Amino acid sequence: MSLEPFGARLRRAMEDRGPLCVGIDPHASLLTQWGLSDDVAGLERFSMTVIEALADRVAVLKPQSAFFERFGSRGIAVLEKSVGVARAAGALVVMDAKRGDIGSTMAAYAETFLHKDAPLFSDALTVSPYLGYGSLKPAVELARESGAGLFVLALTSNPEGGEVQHAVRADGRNVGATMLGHLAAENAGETPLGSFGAVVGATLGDLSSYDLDINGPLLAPGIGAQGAAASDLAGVFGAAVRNVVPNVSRGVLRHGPGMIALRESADRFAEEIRAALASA
Ligand SMILES: O=c1ccn([C@@H]2O[C@H](COP(=O)(O)O)[C@@H](O)[C@H]2O)c(=O)[nH]1
Repeated sequence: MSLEPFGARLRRAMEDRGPLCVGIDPHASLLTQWGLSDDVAGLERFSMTVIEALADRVAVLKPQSAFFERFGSRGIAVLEKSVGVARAAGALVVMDAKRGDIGSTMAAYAETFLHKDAPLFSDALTVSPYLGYGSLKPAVELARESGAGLFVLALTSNPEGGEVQHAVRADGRNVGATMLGHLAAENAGETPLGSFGAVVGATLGDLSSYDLDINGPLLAPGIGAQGAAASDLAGVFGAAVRNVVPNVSRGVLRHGPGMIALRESADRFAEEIRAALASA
C-alpha cells in the first residue's frame, strides 16, 4: 500500500511542528568538534544523536548522503539505519542525494530512494534537473506511486549556481524559472500541497521576479552557516513563504554533542522562523 502523498504529509507536519528542516551533515570537522572519531563509529554516534534529539520535534530531517557515502558501504549502512530510525520517530526524511542522470539510470536512482520497499526509502529525495527536466520522469512517476516527493534544484543557495540557473533560454525565461514552471505543472490541482518541491536558497535576496507559486514546498537551505537568517525569509519568498521549508544544518549541529543544546538551538531557529512567518 502506498503512503498518503508527501505534500499532504508535509503540510500536516509543518502545521503540527513548524516548517523547520534540520540537516544531518556529519562534516569531519563536526565529528572532531563533538569529540568523535572521523570513522564509521563516529558517524553513527553523530547521526543517532541528532535523530534522538530532534526527530520528535522538527518536521523534517535531511541527511546529506555525501557525508555517509564518504565511508563506503558501512557509511551507507549508517545512512539506512538513520532513515529508518528517524522515520519511526516521527520525522519526515528528505534524502539529500541530488541525483540526476539519463532517464534509464534515473529509474534506478528512483528505485533506490523512492520505491516503498527499498532499504533507503525516504519521504522525499533531492534531484538535479540539469540533464533536462524530462530525465526526472521515472522519479516523478515512482514518487507518485509510492506517496513520496521530490525536491528539484531550481535556484540553489550557492553563488556559483547562477551561471546555470540564470541562463536565459530562447523563450526568454531563465533556467531556474523553467524548473519552477515544470513543478507548478506537476502540482496542479493537488491539495493541500503538491509533492514536487523546488530547492530555492534562502541566500538569494529578492526573488520577486520569479513565480514561486508552484503549489508545492520550497526547500530553502542557506540559513545559518551560509549567512541567511530566518528574518530574511519573507523578503526572499514573498507570499510563497507559507510553503517554505527552511533548512539549517551546521547552524544547529555546531551546538552538539549535547542533546539539550541541540534541541535548544533547533527551538531557537523554529521560533525565529515562526516569528518571521507571523509578520510576513
Ligand atoms: O542549494 C542548495 C542545495 C542543498 N544544500 C544543502 O543543504 C545543506 C546546508 O547546510 P548548512 O550547513 O546549513 O549550510 C547542505 O547539506 C547542502 O548540501 C545547500 O546548501 N544549498
